[in-house]
Amino acid sequence: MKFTKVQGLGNDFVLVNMKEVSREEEKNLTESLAELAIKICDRHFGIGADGLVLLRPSQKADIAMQIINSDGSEAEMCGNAIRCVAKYAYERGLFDKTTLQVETAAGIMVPELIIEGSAVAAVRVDMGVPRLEREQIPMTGPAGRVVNEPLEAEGKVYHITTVSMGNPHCIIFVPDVHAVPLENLGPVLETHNLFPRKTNVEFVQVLNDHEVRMRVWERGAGPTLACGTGACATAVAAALNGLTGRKVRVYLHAGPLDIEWAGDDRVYMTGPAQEVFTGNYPV
Ligand SMILES: N[C@H](CCC[C@H](N)C(=O)O)C(=O)O
Repeated sequence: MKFTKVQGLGNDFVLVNMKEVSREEEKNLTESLAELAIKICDRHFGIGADGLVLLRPSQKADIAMQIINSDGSEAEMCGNAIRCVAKYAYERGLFDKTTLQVETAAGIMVPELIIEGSAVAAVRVDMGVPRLEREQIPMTGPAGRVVNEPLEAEGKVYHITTVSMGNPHCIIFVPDVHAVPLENLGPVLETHNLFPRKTNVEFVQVLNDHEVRMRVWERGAGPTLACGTGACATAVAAALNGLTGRKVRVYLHAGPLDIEWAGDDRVYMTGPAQEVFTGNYPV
């Protein structure tokens, strides 16, 4: 089965265009999507990635994107992956346009390729409107938004702000992101009973009114180097808490994502996308 390894700021994915999977290969794909993703994403026994991204034909958009985390769970949306999908589609001439409609489980997202010369310099994605009501995250508890609310975990109280970009995010502002015990606090919050569909967890250090630094523990993938939907949720949360304006540069391990929560209430994310290699995975 042909695949393309891609990454956005080090958040890496195995991309499979289902149109390129032969009937014979499809027949041999006997395991579930979850099992396939776990095998393919394994960094010792498989290709190695934070997730598996499947491209399929769409009735509603130019193409459909399905995201399976490395633990086999399906996610509604993935910001770093959609930038890579847009670049992949453009470079293979799948569409003769630089703005695509991509169907996802979080709705139709619109990546626009920023071309410099003949190369894709970056991708700007309309990530839609953030969902802020508790039941939209989803979270249990009384109706309303969750902004700077106390939450007890591991004997300590954290102040959380929750935002959905189609997938759930729990954002905690801290004085120093590098001092956060990500490996033990991440999974505790990811699986906290307040979140019936679990949650991504972002720790954020505010640098000034337009720059923040973020580390992430992803739902279904653990510590990743970057999270696009997480960066969008972080910018919204920072603005909601009055810590930044609505244009925020979110610094991640390998570089920044530029996020704007625009006047139309939609969130726009701009960042890089890279193809690493192509290959054939035996099925
Ligand atoms: N683990 C996430 C999906 C991938 C999101 C992230 N990699 C991004 O770039 O947005 C979830 O289960 O919601």
